[in-house]
Amino acid sequence: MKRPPRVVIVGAAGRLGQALESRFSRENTVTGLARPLIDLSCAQSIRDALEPLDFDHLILPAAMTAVDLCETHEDQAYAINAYAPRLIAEICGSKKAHMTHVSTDFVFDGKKAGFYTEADKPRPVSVYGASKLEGEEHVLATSPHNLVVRISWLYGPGKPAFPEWITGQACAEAELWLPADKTGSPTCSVDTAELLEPLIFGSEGAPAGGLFHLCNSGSCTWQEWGQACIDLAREAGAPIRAGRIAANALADIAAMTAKRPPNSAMSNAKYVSYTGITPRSWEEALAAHFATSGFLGKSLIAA
Ligand SMILES: NC(=O)C1=CN([C@@H]2O[C@H](COP(=O)(O)OP(=O)(O)OC[C@H]3O[C@@H](n4cnc5c(N)ncnc54)[C@H](OP(=O)(O)O)[C@@H]3O)[C@@H](O)[C@H]2O)C=CC1
Ligand SMILES: Cc1cn([C@H]2C[C@H](O)[C@@H](COP(=O)(O)OP(=O)(O)O[C@H]3O[C@@H](C)C(=O)[C@@H](O)[C@H]3O)O2)c(=O)[nH]c1=O
Repeated sequence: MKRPPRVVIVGAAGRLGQALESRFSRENTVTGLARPLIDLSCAQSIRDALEPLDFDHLILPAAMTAVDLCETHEDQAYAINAYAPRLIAEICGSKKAHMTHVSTDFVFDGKKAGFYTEADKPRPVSVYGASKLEGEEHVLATSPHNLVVRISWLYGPGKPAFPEWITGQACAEAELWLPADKTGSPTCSVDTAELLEPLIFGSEGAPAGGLFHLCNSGSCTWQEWGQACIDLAREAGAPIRAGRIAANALADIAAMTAKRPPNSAMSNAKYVSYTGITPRSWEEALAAHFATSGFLGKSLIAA
């Protein structure tokens, strides 16, 4: 009998890492690594954790994701987001293992009108975006058979994100504002993990290589995303005080010291053409999240 593929997930405790471990454990032998077993800012720690392992695929969702913190901790951001992926790609190469690296819509400057494709030139406007782009380049330069998937505006059941944050705000405050000048494609971690499977295992068993955009279909502004969240929360019985969320501008949010792309909506056309699968819309995925993730109880406790 053929043995199941052996998959290593580096960053298994994160938002996406949890969804990946849960999904890929169904049909594969999964080893999930997280701190303190592996520290991506230390090359020796990466070697000590990965070199003893035998595996066929490695997925790297771990990253320094605090966008504003990256601006003031540039060396750390590059160590984790650019140099660690390079070393991990080299180790995968030495083991003849396929690597999937997870990247971001923040590699774009956000000036394009419409959906970004894989052919659009990245021009990051933050240290986070630039360090992630360098990570992508190292992984694909090490082997063109490696896979880089860019995802965006991620949320999911394992760890609170924007939907939980805005629900908490809407329970506490009657008046809320969110930027109407920032557009993107909200994406659920559960969907990302499910959609990744056919790329990694392919129809003939050969993993995809190169760059793919992978998000829930469609796009919205931050204001529209927030409104959809609180409407779903209200339907689910949360004590929402806010009604319509008013529009403000990204520049009004003083805490956001890093620049963000005004538009980073991404096209799934390459993914759809490769797999024949169309990711469900961001609205459907968000409704499923509110229906299933048990967020309501946690939000009520937090509010
Ligand atoms: N969140 C988002 O909206 C988006 C994310 N992405 C990309 O998707 C991927 C997954 O994001 P997400 O799941 O939200 O991220 P999380 O922040 O939830 O998870 C990242 C994980 O990386 C781990 N990590 C950070 N620094 C180190 C380190 N020095 N050594 C070892 N592990 C470390 C964290 O560990 P610990 O738990 O110990 O802190 C955490 O578990 C990332 O590559 C991110 O760049 C792309 C677009 C949108
Ligand atoms: C929208 C908003 C958020 N916040 C807070 C909520 C949250 O704690 C913090 C940052 O919000 P977000 O995480 O939603 O925003 P942001 O850091 O821009 O999220 C990004 O993360 C990286 C990793 C990516 O790759 C991107 O795709 C994107 O999802 O700012 C405000 O204080 N005011 C606001 O109006």
